Amino acid sequence: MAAAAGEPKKIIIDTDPGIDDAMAIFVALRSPEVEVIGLTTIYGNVYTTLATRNALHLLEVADRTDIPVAEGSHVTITKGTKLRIADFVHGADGLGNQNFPPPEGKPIDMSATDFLVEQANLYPGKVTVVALGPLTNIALAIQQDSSFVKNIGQIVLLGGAFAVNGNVNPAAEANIFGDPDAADIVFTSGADVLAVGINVTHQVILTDSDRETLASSNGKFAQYLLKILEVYFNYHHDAYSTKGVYLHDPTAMLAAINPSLITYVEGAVRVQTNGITRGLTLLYNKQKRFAEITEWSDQPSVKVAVTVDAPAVLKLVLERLME
Ligand SMILES: O=c1[nH]cnc2c1ncn2[C@@H]1O[C@H](CO)[C@@H](O)[C@H]1O
Repeated sequence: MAAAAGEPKKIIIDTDPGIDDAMAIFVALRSPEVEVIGLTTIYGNVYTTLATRNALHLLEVADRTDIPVAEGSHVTITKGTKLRIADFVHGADGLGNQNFPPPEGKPIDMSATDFLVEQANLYPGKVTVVALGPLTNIALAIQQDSSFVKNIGQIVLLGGAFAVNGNVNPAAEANIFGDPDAADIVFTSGADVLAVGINVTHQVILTDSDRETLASSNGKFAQYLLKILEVYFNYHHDAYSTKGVYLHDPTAMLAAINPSLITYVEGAVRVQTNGITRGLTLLYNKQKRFAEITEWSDQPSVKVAVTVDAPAVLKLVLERLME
């Protein structure tokens, strides 16, 4: 991939690290096309406090403690405290049960939402948020500042299961299930949104043999990731019949870095916020003019990824992590 012409794209990574989050963060730090201007944290794979700790730790591993970390919400947008935490996917510590020492750094004295709003105002149209967890912080930013939607460049989110089964249950993907009300706010906000769902990320698999390729690198990122990937592989071996692990977050990250790796369709997305299909994402492709007014009528269009160049994504992930 050619380096982007001109200035690198500024990105803020909203993250719940998380093993695939760690991979995505490292890929971003190794990508000359983007400049990571901050990490904001959220619950999902772990609780928010641990997400903050892990974000600080990962930046220390990468020698990038110059990048600020802003702690995000501890509750859903409806103030829900009954969170669904995927520790069975990532380990109790979120990073493969490796007992890493606590980070030395601290988060900045500003909430994730305030940081998102501040940076969008500082660089209007220039900041991309790559959202790798539930969308609470982003929805709060939309509610807090009426110009956020206009000022934020793009929101690339890993979330949704478009016309396929979810991974929490047949209806819902984990990030949307984590805060469906927040997701519906983001999808209907009018912001430039690109959703990369598991209909796409389930095509991008790091196999056992790719893991051996990674092991052949002495690079610090490759060696670090090999340790934490063990738990992620074990979970996939148990939960799926696929021989390898899904690269959810790295795929969304690379879609933000190089949009030509995916194709998308446009339409209105609504999120089911209650009942047995809570967390379901439903795209209206605007092909039919319905006789009735629907909950999708007059909603702004968003982009929903439908295909991915999986070999190219995998190659980039390996290249950048093995350098
Ligand atoms: O089975 C699962 N339940 C909950 N979370 C999962 C599962 N599989 C993967 N993820 C996590 O949720 C995001 C993608 O939906 C990714 O962050 C992934 O690590």
